[in-house]
Amino acid sequence: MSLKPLVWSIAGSDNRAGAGLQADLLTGHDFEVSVSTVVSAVTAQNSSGVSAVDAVSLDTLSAQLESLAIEQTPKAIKIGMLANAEQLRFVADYLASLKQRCDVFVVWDPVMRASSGDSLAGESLAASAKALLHVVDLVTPNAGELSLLSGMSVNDGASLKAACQAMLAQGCTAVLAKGGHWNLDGEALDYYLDAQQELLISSPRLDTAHSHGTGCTLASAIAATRAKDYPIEDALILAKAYVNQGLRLAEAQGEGTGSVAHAGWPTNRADFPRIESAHSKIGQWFGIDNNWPALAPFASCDTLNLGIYPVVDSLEWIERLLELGVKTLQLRIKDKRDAEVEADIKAAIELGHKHQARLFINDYWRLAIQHGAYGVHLGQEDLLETDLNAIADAGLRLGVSTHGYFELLRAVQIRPSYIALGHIFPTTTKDMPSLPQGLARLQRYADLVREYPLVAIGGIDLARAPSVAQTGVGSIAVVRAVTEADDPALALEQLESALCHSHENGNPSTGNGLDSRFRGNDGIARGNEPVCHSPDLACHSHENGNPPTGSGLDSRFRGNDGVARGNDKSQREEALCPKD
Ligand SMILES: Cc1ncc(COP(=O)(O)OP(=O)(O)O)c(N)n1
Ligand SMILES: Cc1nc(C(=O)O)sc1CCOP(=O)(O)O
Ligand SMILES: [Mg+2]
Repeated sequence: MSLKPLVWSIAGSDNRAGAGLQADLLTGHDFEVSVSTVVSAVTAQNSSGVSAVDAVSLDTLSAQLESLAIEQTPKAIKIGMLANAEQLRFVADYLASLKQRCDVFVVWDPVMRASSGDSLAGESLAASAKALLHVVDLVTPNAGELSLLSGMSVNDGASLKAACQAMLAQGCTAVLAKGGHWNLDGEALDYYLDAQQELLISSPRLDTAHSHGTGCTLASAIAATRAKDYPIEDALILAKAYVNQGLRLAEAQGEGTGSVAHAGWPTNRADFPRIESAHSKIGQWFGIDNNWPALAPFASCDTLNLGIYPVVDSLEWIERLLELGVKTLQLRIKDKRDAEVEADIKAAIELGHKHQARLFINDYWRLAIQHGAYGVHLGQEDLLETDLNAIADAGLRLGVSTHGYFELLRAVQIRPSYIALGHIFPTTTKDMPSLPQGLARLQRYADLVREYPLVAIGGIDLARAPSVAQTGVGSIAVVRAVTEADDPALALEQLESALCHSHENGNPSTGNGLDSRFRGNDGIARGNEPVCHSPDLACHSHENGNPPTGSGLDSRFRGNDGVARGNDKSQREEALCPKD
């Protein structure tokens, strides 16, 4: 039994190892999943073209599938080249029955032609494709394949959208029409459509001839990330970033075109795509139908380090926290009419100003503007229903919730005042539709978006605060860790101290005591700023003679031997979070 999520690749062997099964294995390795392979055909090819395609028999195909299924069913399957219509129908039947036995995500890259231009499996496949379309969760054709599969000509945004709609009508759940061949304003565009949404993601077109294996790599990256439970939007973003990175690093091979590189988990912001809104030129050309805002930047919080950030639901709590010296806090009252909350919101805003604190109002953005709040906090759904320009024009700060790569990139595009990253650990405070992110993902998000104040939220308590702070976030938002503490003042002091100590001790990966978020991509320090945020609470235990322990863990959580004991409940819940 594989400990990593398992992906099957049903595809052809590419003996030059740039595409097909070989590319899928490399991609799976980079995304830290296990890949098992089912060979559909053996091809002979090099950088000048394909010289042989030898399809395996249905018996051999079946034997490979059965031998794998007996041991372990996969979380995702990537289908690449199928060599003939019989194979296609066989795989369609097999998947229909497998899907009755297990929950598996299937992505089909309908390879009909190699990037060298050689036909691999022939146009006859298109006729049999319908059976397979019914069992795949996502099909990833390029413009030519989309045209063949849909039976429609594809020559502009409108015809591409119509062809994708025709594909859904044929029974497939979602289509990603790859735009490597489109060149609009120098952008390479991918268009995604399912029954709920359409997305247009774009990246500057990378002019390289060395693109062999991009289609296989994109589809297997989607399979790998879906196997790791990333939502489809995040899988699309990660896969495109991975291919962009691979194209940027691709090198010539032999006489002709080289292959896309497989260079590890994408971490370079420049490789990550843009999510187009209906307002952008490209969005308009495509006729994208969404109401995502395009905006000027919001006012700054004047620091990357917002410190311990309590989120509370009453004026009484706001008053109490301000008196304790808290400098970043939020009033989060849920599901009441404006008239019911206005008096408390107004009073909280006045108190916030009196204490020179950064008080954010959750959800009630009109009242926040009306009464001159320091800032507003909004979730992703809220963003679509809010007049963000009114918030920006009034000079209020804006904090935005995110729960993964897609939402993070979308948040960055509206240039908010801070970005919240949640939920890191399981929480009982709020019903979350998404899965907990865990520390490893938090680290990746924090490394990707260094120019914004970052706030980690969700299930964070004193035991977890040091490891959260080690990721480089400048703030930790908490509800229960303060509101359910026996002594909220002590809890705040200890949390603030844990955050400060982790920052003072530096990020272990940088080794020189400087917070990694103050570095550029080149690792060079870009300047630093004071890391203790709440003058009244700052690093008390340190100043009072309780020096940093060296690991950032509060002494309450160590045994006599100094070894961290954690807290049992925290550790149990932590086991639920993804470790990737
Ligand atoms: C600091 C911070 N981060 C995230 C949230 C969640 O906001 P949202 O997604 O709008 O959900 P609700 O809080 O409105 O339920 C937050 N409030 N604060
Ligand atoms: C309000 C809220 N928003 C979250 C998000 O991830 O967007 S998690 C969360 C609740 C955080 O509460 P606690 O500190 O008690 O776990
Ligand atoms: Mg909200």
